[in-house]
Parts: sequence; structure tokens; C-alpha cells
Amino acid sequence: MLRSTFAVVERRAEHAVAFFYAHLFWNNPAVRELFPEDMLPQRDRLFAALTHVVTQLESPGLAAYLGQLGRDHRKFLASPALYSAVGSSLLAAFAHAAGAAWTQEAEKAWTEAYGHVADLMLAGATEAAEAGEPAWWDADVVRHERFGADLAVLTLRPRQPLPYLPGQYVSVSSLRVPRVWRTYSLADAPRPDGTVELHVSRIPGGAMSTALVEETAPGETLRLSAPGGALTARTEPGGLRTYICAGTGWAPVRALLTRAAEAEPDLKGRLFVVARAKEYLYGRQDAERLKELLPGLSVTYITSAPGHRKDQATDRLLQSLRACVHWAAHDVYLAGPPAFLPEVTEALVDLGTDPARIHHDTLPPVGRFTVRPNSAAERLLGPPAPLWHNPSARVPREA
Ligand SMILES: NC(=O)C1=CN([C@@H]2O[C@H](COP(=O)(O)OP(=O)(O)OC[C@H]3O[C@@H](n4cnc5c(N)ncnc54)[C@H](O)[C@@H]3O)[C@@H](O)[C@H]2O)C=CC1
Repeated sequence: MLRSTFAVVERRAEHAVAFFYAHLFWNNPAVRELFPEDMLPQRDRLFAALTHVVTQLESPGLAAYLGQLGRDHRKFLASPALYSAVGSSLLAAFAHAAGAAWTQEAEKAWTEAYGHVADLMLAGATEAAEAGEPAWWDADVVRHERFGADLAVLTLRPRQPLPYLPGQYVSVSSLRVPRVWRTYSLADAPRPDGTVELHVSRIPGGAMSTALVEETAPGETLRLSAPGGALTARTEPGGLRTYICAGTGWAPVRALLTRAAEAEPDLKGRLFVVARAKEYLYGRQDAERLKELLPGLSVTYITSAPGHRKDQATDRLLQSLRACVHWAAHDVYLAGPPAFLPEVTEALVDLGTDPARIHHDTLPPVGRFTVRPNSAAERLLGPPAPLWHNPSARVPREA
């Protein structure tokens, strides 16, 4: 029941989301203050989270995901009253978007499901509060280094200890872009001095990444959420593994390898570091240092050729992966741009990697979500993008 109504609502996602926020803010004007000025990215996130829940209904990991989401929502000061207001508006939006598909049974199923989701999220939040975890961590910027025009490495000192596992990320907020939160992976294993490092690539038009790369300076304070994420070490000692990262996807991989260099220096594996151009291989020095500490690690650097599009590096990576063997025996840790992850995952599965052994974070797609056409007329007006199974046949990606 949940899936069939969601399938209808999803096709009208744009309308459903607009209705949801209008309903929420109209009925609870004070709630508008909790959201950023620019609501467009926020609108996509709501549907991304809903889609995750609906596609994972039978997954045993769903409860843990929701508990973590609730823990993370403490940074928004989300109260039980807010959860209930969101529930009413969500149901109103679904009823509006589902039209004739919104039957009494559908309403009952969604009311129960939302109640369950809210309970699990609130339980996660309560558990974290009872464990003495702050709702967020204030962290002072102690260093800000630029690499090229678009990249910065920030070193922060949280004012309270920030426990995390290598490979995890935090959400970051800056007073320069009020109430906006963006996730960045922590680029090192926990350090003795308690500092953490973020690698930020400036996204054209991205207010937060621009503020962090171009404006933020030592002495400033940023706010960090509770750490989360699925890209943590899960290979048994002695197990083979491959690390593949692109751009600032180097950050979590560096954290994982730093921990491995301390805990498992005889690790056997391979590392592929992909960047759009040579000058963006900012992690090379650290990768070389880690290679010395991990003699069983082979390291390959891949970039696009000068003057070529940045995604040529992905084609070159896929060629290199095809030249490697024993994929069925490897755990793969993958980090990079949202469109890079499914492309590489598909190639790895073709090469014999067990999909359950490919680990990466779930990243929201960049850009506006696409509304799937509902009727023949809509399909004609906006034909869906084809799914490219043969990478050499695909259309060029965005530069
Ligand atoms: N835990 C994770 O998975 C992490 C993910 N990231 C993500 O990685 C990205 C890093 O951005 P930049 O450093 O600016 O990377 P970038 O835009 O310079 O891209 C690096 C490489 O990724 C590949 N790539 C980029 N777009 C692609 C596409 N549409 N299809 C196929 N391959 C593509 C290309 O080989 C490119 O050379 C951000 O989107 C960030 O959100 C960053 C850190 C951690």
C-alpha cells in the first residue's frame, strides 16, 4: 500500500513538496525560521529521505538509519511537536498529490508508517541526549589551506570531544549561510589533539562550499552535527580490499587508510585516486606517505588528460579496474561525486564484485530531482533520460 501510493506521489514530487512546505509554514509560521532561506535544495532532500525509507521498508537497517536521522535532527532543534506538525503536512501533501489513489486504506497505512518513523527518529534523538551527546559541536577553524581555485582543506578544533569512526562524515553549518547544513567527510582518523580536517570542493553556485573555500578564515566558528555514514571499515583482518576515490572523495579514504596503517600495516589492497586534473591530485603526498606505511597497498593515480573533460578520468579508471583481477575476493570502499558512485559500482559488479561488499555513502543526487512523466503527453514533453549500460555509448556528462 505504501509503495503503490508513493509511486503515484513520486511522479508528482514537485507538486507534493511545494504543497507540503506551504501547508507546514502556513499552519506553523514559526517553523519557517528553522529552515534556510533558499528552500530548493531542501525540497529535494525531503523526497530523497522519503524515497530511501520507502525503498528500504523490509531492510533490517532501516531502524538504525532512522535512529541516526533522529539523532542528526537534534541540530535542527526538532521537537515532538514539530514531528507531529510535519506528519500532518506530509499526509495532507500526499492526499493532494495522490488524487484518486488516496483511499482510506492508503491514509491509514501512511498514518501508521509516519508514526512509526517519527517514533524511531525520536528514540534515536532521546538515546543520544541521554548519553550526554550535544545537539551539535561548535568548532573553531585553526587552519585554512587553498589548493587551486576550487579546493580548500580546513582544520577545525571542536570545543568538545567529537567521537567518530574513520570514514564518517559530519554536517557543517556556518553563520555565513544561516541554517544551511552540508555534509563533509572527516579526512583523518581521530587525532590525539582532537582536531578534525575537512576537504571542501567549491560547487559553482553552491553558497556553503563557496563560503567555506573562499571566505572562511582561522578564528571563525563552524557548527558540526553528530557524525554518521556507512563508509566505515568492515573488512576482517587479512581480507583483501580496494579503495576508489574521486576528487574530495579522498577524504574518507584517507581516514580509513590512516587507521589501517596504525592497526593493520600488513594490509593487502589497492588504491585508486581519481582527479579531474593533475593539479587536483591534492592528496598525492599523503597517499605516498600511507603507501610507505602500508607496503601491501598498490597505488594508482588517474586524471583526465590535459584539455579533456573531467569525466575522462572515470573512463580511464574503468579501464584500469578491468585490468585487475580477483574482484570476487575484495571489499570495495568507494567515495566521490554522486554520479561517479553508480557508474563505478555497475562496472565493479560486472567484473564480479559482490554488490554487498561495495561500500559507499548514500549521496543525494546533485541538481533538481526529475519528475517522472505520468502520461504519454508528459512523456513527449519531457522524455526520461535513457539508462546507459554501455559506458562508451552514453552521452557526454556535464563538464
Ligand atoms: N563519502 C563520499 O562518498 C564523499 C563524496 N564526496 C563527493 O565527491 C565530490 C567531489 O567533488 P570534486 O572534488 O569537485 O570532484 P570533481 O568534480 O573534480 O570530480 C572528480 C572526478 O570524479 C569523476 N566524476 C565527476 N563527475 C562525474 C560524473 N558526472 N560521472 C562520472 N564521473 C564523474 C571524474 O573522474 C572526475 O575527474 C563531491 O560531489 C562530494 O559530495 C566527497 C567526499 C566524500
